Amino acid sequence: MQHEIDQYISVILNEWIPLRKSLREDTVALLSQIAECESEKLTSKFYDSMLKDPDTASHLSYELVQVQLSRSLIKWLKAVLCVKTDELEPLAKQQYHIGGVHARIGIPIQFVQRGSRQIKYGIYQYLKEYDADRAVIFEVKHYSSMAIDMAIELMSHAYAMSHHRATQNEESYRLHVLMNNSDLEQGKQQAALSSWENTVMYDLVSGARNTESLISLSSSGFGLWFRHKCVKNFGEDRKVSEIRQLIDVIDREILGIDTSVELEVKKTQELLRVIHSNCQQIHMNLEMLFSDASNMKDGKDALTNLLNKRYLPTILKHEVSLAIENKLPLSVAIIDADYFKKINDKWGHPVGDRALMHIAGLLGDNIRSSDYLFRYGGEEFLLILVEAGEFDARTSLERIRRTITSTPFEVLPGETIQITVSIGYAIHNGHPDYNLLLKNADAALYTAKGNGRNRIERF
Ligand SMILES: Nc1nc2c(ncn2[C@@H]2O[C@H](COP(=O)(O)OP(=O)(O)OP(=O)(O)O)[C@@H](O)[C@H]2O)c(=O)[nH]1
Repeated sequence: MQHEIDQYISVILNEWIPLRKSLREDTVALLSQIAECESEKLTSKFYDSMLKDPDTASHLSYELVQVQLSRSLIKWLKAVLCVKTDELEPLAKQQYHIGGVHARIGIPIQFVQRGSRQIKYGIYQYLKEYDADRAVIFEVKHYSSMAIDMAIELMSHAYAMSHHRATQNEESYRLHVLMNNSDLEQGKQQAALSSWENTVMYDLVSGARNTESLISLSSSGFGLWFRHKCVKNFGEDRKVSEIRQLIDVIDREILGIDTSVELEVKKTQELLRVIHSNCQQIHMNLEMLFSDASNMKDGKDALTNLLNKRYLPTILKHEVSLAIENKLPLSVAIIDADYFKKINDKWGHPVGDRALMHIAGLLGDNIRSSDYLFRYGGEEFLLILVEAGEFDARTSLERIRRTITSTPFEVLPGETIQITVSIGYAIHNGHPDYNLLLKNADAALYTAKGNGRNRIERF
């Protein structure tokens, strides 16, 4: 994905950099004059056109547009019109961030394009009245249109990719479900991999290692399954690309064998070691892929039975929209176990797992049935408190914190320890981007940890 982004950016920069370099000084001066004096007016034109559409308007309350988004747009316009050549690359990268935000907020890219047309029209109007060299006026018109278009083209790419990712997720999930028995599939593929490994090992040890008998892993049954089904089923996951690299490493070793000479014992041993350890890695990645997919399938975390992150964006986006439309409060809290590593280190991972189940159980007992509880990360939980403002959120979270602290956890029969949690929470401030709530709750959690743990902090 990053590679695709970099490539797209370089295509745009190949156009933008020479264009920017070719500008005469008077053009640059006039562009910055427009940016300085007209940005606010142009920004209003942009939002006026966006707010005319009821779909978009429902996401952008008037106050919010005034306070936050207009400010960002003014900054954006100034940056696009006045960017220096050496600032172009970071500016291009920033468009990806903006496009991602638009996708999350649900502002269709065509509305942004419509708004940008208004900005360009506003610039032409300004220039109509402006008394300057015709060549400079032409250059300003041309450059400002091109620069705005290129920035929006990058944003559109980010927007499209974000949608593509969501669709791909759905697709890989659908294919996974179609794979009617994933346990059987996993067993079959692990057996195929083991069988290939055993055959190659035997051939190497027994000396029957002519090129005909040593087939590469990528052309084995497992290799075929990996290329045609695994990649399609699981998508371009990190574990999938690791498997691809491991297959390449193994195949380079196999194809590098000179079959015309007898292999030394030491060399054979080294080969066996490389093949075995890489196959073990592939087995581990396969196990994780299948287990992640089956956990993701029903949206539940296997250990705690809470929701996993799969549906978090969908649910949070929905709750943020409800809060905006109905002017309701909404809070999000991140609850993180304190010094959890020490529990694992002292009592072992299985006890750590039980401790997580213990916390999850207490959390579940202390929330309203309308709230959403997620396993957010290893020892982190996320709580969406619907229709809860400061007072309700603080009361619920304080109850949760106290309950966890005062309920001993049995590490061994008859031996208990106290578990504490730190909590950071944020209250929805009207911003349509749900990611902001997550970021703010996370920042508050960071403060809670820094202030000594076993405490609650609000962003
Ligand atoms: N048993 C178990 N441990 C987990 C799981 N997921 C994450 N962990 C562990 O949680 C621990 C988190 O450690 P840190 O991030 O250092 O945080 P901490 O020790 O809780 O310290 P603070 O958060 O700073 O209070 C690591 O040791 C992880 O291995 C899990 O599913 N089971």
